[in-house]
Amino acid sequence: MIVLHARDCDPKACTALRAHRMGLVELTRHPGDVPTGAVVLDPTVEKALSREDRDAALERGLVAVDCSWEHVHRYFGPLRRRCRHRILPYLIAANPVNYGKPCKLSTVEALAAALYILGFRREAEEFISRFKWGPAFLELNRERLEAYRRAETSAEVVRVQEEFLPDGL
Ligand SMILES: C[S@@+](CC[C@H](N)C(=O)[O-])C[C@H]1O[C@@H](n2cnc3c(N)ncnc32)[C@H](O)[C@@H]1O
Repeated sequence: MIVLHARDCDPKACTALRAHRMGLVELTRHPGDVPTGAVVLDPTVEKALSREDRDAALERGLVAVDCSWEHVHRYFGPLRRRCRHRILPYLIAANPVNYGKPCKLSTVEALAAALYILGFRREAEEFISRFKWGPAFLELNRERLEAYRRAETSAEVVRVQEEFLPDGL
């Protein structure tokens, strides 16, 4: 797994830097280092991640972009022409900064959720359990993650998501 790091976060609270220090992810500051065809977790697009992206993630890589939420629209543009950009379906954050907020996941929550949905459940659990609040993220979202994992296509993930959306979203 690769994190493109924008250096605009608080380094003490940055989950990507912590994951890198633990040897769990590769870190780069250069968009050119992201492999062509990689699956990029991008909260600004419409197409949802699903098992259909599993081969691309395995062969080309799974990528998150660690930047501040205020600047999230700036960083994905340069990759969009050559990578598969995917949004995660409805999930709730359990990290201390955004606890309880829908869809605003930390970088490591996003990567763990992606692993889970792509069918790498054990790897997702091992990865997120390295963080104090990781197991809480899984418990809070277990039913949703299981349902998304079972969906075969992006369209099906979106259909399944409808069941979990609170009224008005
Ligand atoms: C905006 S950064 C914030 C990072 C935060 N400062 C941290 O320390 O974890 C979170 C990144 O995780 C991924 N991500 C988070 N929520 C997502 C979602 N709902 N859909 C797709 N990707 C998401 C994206 O790559 C996003 O840029």
